Amino acid sequence: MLHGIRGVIIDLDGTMLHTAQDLHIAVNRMRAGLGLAPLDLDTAISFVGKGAENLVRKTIGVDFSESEVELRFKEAMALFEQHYFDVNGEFATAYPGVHEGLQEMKRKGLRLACVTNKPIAFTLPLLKKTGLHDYFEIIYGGDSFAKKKPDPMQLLQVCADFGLAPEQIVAIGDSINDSQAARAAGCKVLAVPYGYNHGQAIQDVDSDGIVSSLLEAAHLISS
Ligand SMILES: O=C(O)COP(=O)(O)O
Ligand SMILES: [Mg+2]
Repeated sequence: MLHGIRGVIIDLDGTMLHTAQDLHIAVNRMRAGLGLAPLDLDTAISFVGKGAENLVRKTIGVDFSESEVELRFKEAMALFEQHYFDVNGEFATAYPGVHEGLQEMKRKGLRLACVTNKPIAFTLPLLKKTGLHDYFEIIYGGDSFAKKKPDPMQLLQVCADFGLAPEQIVAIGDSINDSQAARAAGCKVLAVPYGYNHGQAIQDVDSDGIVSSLLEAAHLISS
């Protein structure tokens, strides 16, 4: 059990929503626009988690040298944004136990925030389309502040918004970025094993526990 918890910060990609297919499609349409061959799903997904700019750089870095990546970055980013706007949410699905877990957290009186590295312009329509938006008092994207996870800036802002101490908040995520941000902020951290941790095992990530679903997390948290 995690005691003394009043708020929960939940990651989006790989934790609440399986967004791999939409991202994969957008990445490959962008690559086609640059004359590059498609990437397989696992390769594309191993680049997810550190925001859209990192995804685009890594995705074209498969073929281009570092200096070519910088030269083509603007064009690639514009293509990715165009294609991800088209496909965002089309195949995204909530993982098992997400709605049930969020409802249980609400029933327990926990304050809920969503903190993602996905740009906010993609995050808000995606949360609305999948029926998750209204669970959250606060939603911050990867471009809401100067820094994103693994920096603690977004999490510390949520602590301040809620008027809670970091140790009264648990962050739940699928990747090392969530864990490092939570530790740097002084929050507790729970990890889910089913998401996109850059192809690495979640057991290698520092956490206060691994939960199979948000519902299991909700049962572990008490005020
Ligand atoms: O867009 C990304 O990099 C993924 O974002 P998230 O896992 O922080 O939700
Ligand atoms: Mg994630």
